[in-house]
Amino acid sequence: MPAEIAVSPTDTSSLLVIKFDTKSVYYENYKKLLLDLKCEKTFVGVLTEEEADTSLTDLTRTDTELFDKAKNVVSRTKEVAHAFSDPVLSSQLHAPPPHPTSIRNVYFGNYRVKPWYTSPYPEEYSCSRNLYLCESCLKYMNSDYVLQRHRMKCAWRHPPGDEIYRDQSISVFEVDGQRQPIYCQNLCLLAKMFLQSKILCYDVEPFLFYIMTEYDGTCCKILGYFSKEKRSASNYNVSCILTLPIYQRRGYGAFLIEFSYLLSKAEGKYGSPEKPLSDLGLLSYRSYWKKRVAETLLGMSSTMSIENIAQATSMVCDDVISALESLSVLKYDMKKKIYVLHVDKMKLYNVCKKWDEKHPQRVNPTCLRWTPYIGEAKISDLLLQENLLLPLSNLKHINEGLCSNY
Ligand SMILES: CC(=O)SCCNC(=O)CCNC(=O)[C@H](O)C(C)(C)COP(=O)(O)OP(=O)(O)OC[C@H]1O[C@@H](n2cnc3c(N)ncnc32)[C@H](O)[C@@H]1OP(=O)(O)O
Repeated sequence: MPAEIAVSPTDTSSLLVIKFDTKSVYYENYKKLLLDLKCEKTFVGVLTEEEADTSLTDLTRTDTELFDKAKNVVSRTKEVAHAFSDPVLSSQLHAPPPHPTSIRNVYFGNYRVKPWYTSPYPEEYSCSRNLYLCESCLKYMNSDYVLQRHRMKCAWRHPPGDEIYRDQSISVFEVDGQRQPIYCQNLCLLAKMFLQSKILCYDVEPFLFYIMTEYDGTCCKILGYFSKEKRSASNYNVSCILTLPIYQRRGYGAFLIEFSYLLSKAEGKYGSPEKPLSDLGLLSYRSYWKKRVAETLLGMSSTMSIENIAQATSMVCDDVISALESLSVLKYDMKKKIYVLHVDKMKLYNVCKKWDEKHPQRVNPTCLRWTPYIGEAKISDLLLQENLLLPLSNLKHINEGLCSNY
């Protein structure tokens, strides 16, 4: 190849400068050879030189940027796929991605309710202005006509679980998220409309749902519920709690809270609600804790410790302390340098009296028929399957089988 090679004297980096003699015949031949080589790759003899020119398909800067963008998306998808195999992360991902909702009215029984927050209903329902719910099975529909048709054939008269509590017209049903996923998902979707916090609407299997109902002569209509993890690492006795807005401020929230502590007592555990609490949740819990601790202090005669109060109430010590502070009975003794309880019985009595007047619906522990969840099956299921012989007192609640009497 005829070329003039020289070292540029001005160039401080001493680069080699190669100058081609572009007029030389060798250079022309070389150029032709290069073109032929190029043509060889692209249908030599079939395409013209112009047609075979692939310079237009060379990678541009935009192409590189698009490629990098796509690569990032793929790597993120891989992370998500990994998360799905992780039990903790997957529980947060099972729900479909949230999308904007245009639901403005929810028709529930004879009521029309305005949702407070967005709930991840499937897209075809989220885009409707009105959502119609069946009061019994909580199925959602986007037309009144469909609801009427559904009502004609919906045979549900109570939630689909075991009735574990009945006191006059008030009942509580325990529904297993694994056995009744559709009902529980429908319940969570309904609850999400009134709860700002991130609740899982589709991943219901790890939860038990306690549905409070009132019998109105024809069926048990739902008033509220709370959900509880089957196995809570942090010993939470409530995951989510809700009183349907149409029934709020009637004491049902306090009933549900009291009931959750009754279950903790039956389990022999201290319980506390899952944090963070919503504003209304905090108000309700503080009110209940205050009253419950006041009641316990009034009932105790000898000296007592925070631990004693926790045992008597099934509340965790932190919640007991919070209640003692709000009752202003926890004082610091400067001399002895210890905290002491200064109990003004009259004041505590007034707290209890006021609360009882506001909340006539109290939990009656003798009406509970329940065994704690111990695994895939409950104790009662196991006993019935295995036909084990147990003392009569233990089997009593199983045989009484309160459920499905309506
Ligand atoms: C662990 C968690 O899930 S936190 C999330 C809690 N849930 C929610 O925020 C969902 C939306 N809210 C609700 O469903 C309800 O408001 C609940 C469940 C919190 C309370 O249910 P309600 O049936 O209204 O409770 P109830 O009538 O028993 O009242 C209990 C206390 O709550 C407080 N409270 C409830 N609602 C209000 C309100 N709108 N304004 C002020 N205080 C209120 C009061 O302190 C009341 O006690 P009081 O009557 O002695 O003053």
